[in-house]
Amino acid sequence: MQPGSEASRRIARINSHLHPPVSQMEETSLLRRATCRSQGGASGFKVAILGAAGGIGQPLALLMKMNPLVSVLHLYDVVNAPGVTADISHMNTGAVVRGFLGQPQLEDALAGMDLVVIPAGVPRKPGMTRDDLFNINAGIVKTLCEGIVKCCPKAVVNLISNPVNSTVPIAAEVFKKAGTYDSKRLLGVTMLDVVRANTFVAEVLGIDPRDVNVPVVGGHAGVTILPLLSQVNPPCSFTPEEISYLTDRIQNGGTEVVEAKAGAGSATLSMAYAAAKFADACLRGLRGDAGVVECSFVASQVTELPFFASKVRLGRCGVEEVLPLGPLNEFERARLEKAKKELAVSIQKGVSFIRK
Ligand SMILES: NC(=O)C1=CN([C@@H]2O[C@H](COP(=O)(O)OP(=O)(O)OC[C@H]3O[C@@H](n4cnc5c(N)ncnc54)[C@H](O)[C@@H]3O)[C@@H](O)[C@H]2O)C=CC1
Ligand SMILES: O=C([O-])CC(=O)C(=O)O
Repeated sequence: MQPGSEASRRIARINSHLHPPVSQMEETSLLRRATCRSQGGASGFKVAILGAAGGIGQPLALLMKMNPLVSVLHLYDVVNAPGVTADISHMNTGAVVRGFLGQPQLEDALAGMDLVVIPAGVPRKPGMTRDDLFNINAGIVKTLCEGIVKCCPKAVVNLISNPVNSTVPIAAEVFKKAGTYDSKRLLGVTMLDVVRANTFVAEVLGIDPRDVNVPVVGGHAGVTILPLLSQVNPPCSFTPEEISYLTDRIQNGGTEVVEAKAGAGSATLSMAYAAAKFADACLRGLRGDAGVVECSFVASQVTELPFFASKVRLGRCGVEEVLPLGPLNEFERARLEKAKKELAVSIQKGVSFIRK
C-alpha cells in the first residue's frame, strides 16, 4: 500500500479512534481490508450508534454489523460500551467495530461518520407518556448533537430517542445555532410505526406482512401516529370496525409493549429491527440507489407544521424529497387535525428548550 494513499489515510483515521490501541496483527488485517476497498473492493459507510449498550442499541449494533454497506461501526455509550464492542467485534462480517465510553470519547466516536443513529436516553415505564421522558432525554440529545456539530456536521442523523416529536426539533435548533443545520440530514425514526402497521394490517387481511406497506404519517406519539389505511398497498378495504381497531392498535403499539414488559422498558427488539431497516434505507440512498422511499419525521411543508412524518425519498444528501400525503378520507382528515394540534405543542416544546 502506498504511503499517503486513501487506504493508509483511512487506517490512520481508524487507528486514531481505537480504544484500546490495536495489536500489530489486528492492524495488518485492517490494512488488508482497507487496501481491498481502495482497490475497488467492498466500500462502505461509517456509522456511529450513540446509546449502543442499551436495549435498542445492542441488537441494533448487531444488525448494523451484519449490514454489508457498513465498513466502520462506532459504538458509543456512557456505560458498558467496551463489553458490547468486544462481543460484536467477534462477528465475522465486514464492518470494523470500535467502542467509545463516556463523554471524553464522544468526539472520537463521531469523527468522520456518514450516519449517526441515536437511541440514547431513558425509556418509558407503565403509566408514562413519551413526553414524560422529555426532561431527561432533551438534555442527552442536545449534548450528542453538539458533538455532531463539532465532529461530523455533514452526517445523516437518525434520531430514535423519545419524545421524537420534540427531540427532532431540539436537534434542529442545536444545528441551527451552530450554523450547520441541513434539514435534509435530520430524520426522526418512525419506522416502528410502519413495521407495526404492516404486521397488524397483514393479520387482518390474512396475508404475509412482508407484502404489505402502510404509510404512517404525523408523528410518533399516541394520536399523532396516523396510519393511512386508505392508502395500503396492496389496495384493500376495511370495515369501520377494522379501521377503528387497526388505528387504535397502531397508535398504542408502544404502550402495548411497555405494559407487557411491566417496568422493564419499552420496545427494543422490534425497534432495533425497524431502526436497522431505516438506517439501511438511508445508506442505500447515500449510495445513490433510486426509489428509496420510507416514512420519517422530518422538516416538512406538507402541512403548516415545521416538522411532520410522511413518506420521504432518500438520496445522496439524505432527504431528497418529502412526498405529499395523497388523498385522505374523511376519517383520516379528522384524525389529521387532532394529530396536528398535539404535534404543534410537542414541536414548540422542543424548540423552546434550546431557544429559552
Ligand atoms: N423512535 C421510536 O420508535 C422508539 C424510541 N424509543 C426510545 O429510544 C430510547 C432508548 O430506549 P432503550 O434502548 O430501550 O433504553 P435503554 O435504557 O435500554 O438504553 C438507553 C442507552 O442510552 C444510554 N445513554 C444514556 N445517556 C446517554 C448519553 N448521554 N450518551 C450516550 N448514551 C447514553 C444508556 O447508558 C443506555 O445504554 C428511549 O428514549 C425510548 O423511548 C424506544 C422505542 C421506539
Ligand atoms: O412506546 C415507547 O415508549 C417506545 C416507543 O416509542 C415505541 O415503542 O413506539
